[in-house]
Amino acid sequence: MSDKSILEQLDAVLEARKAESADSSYVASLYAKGTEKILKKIQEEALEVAMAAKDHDHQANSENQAHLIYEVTDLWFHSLVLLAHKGIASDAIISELQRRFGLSGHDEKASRTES
Ligand SMILES: N=c1c2ncn([C@@H]3O[C@H](COP(=O)(O)OP(=O)(O)OP(=O)(O)O)[C@@H](O)[C@H]3O)c2ncn1[C@@H]1O[C@H](COP(=O)(O)O)[C@@H](O)[C@H]1O
Repeated sequence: MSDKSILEQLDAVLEARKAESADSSYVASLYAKGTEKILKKIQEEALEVAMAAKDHDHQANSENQAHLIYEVTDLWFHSLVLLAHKGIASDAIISELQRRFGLSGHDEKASRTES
C-alpha cells in the first residue's frame, strides 16, 4: 500500500500519460484531442451527475446513491485530467479548499461586492 494519497498517485499517472500514446491510454487520448474534448467530457459528466442526483431525489436508495457517487467520481476524474492538461496538480485545488475553509460563502460573496 502506497503512503501517497490517491490524488497524489493519480497526479503522477496523469503526468506520466503525457508521454504515452492515445492508443494505449484513455487519458493520453483526451490530451491528444485537446481542451475542447476534455471540456465536452466534463459537461457530459456534469449532466450525468445532475440526472443521478434527480434520480436520488426521486428515490433515495443505496443503488441511486452508488450511482451518484460513480458519476461524481467521473466528473472529478475528468476535472483532474483538465487540470493536468493545463499543468496544474490537484494539490492546488486542495490548497484553495484549505484557504476557503471556515470562510462562509455568504461572507465571501459580501466581501466581493463591498470591494
Ligand atoms: N479514474 C479513471 C477513470 N474514471 C473514468 N474513466 C474513463 O472515463 C470514461 C468515461 O466514460 P464514458 O462512457 O463517458 O466514456 P467513453 O464513452 O469511452 O467516451 P467517449 O468516447 O464518448 O468520449 C471511460 O472510458 C472510463 O473508463 C477513467 N479512466 C482512467 N482513470 C484513471 O486514470 C488512469 C490512467 O488511465 P489510462 O490513461 O486509460 O491508462 C487509470 O489507471 C485510472 O487510475
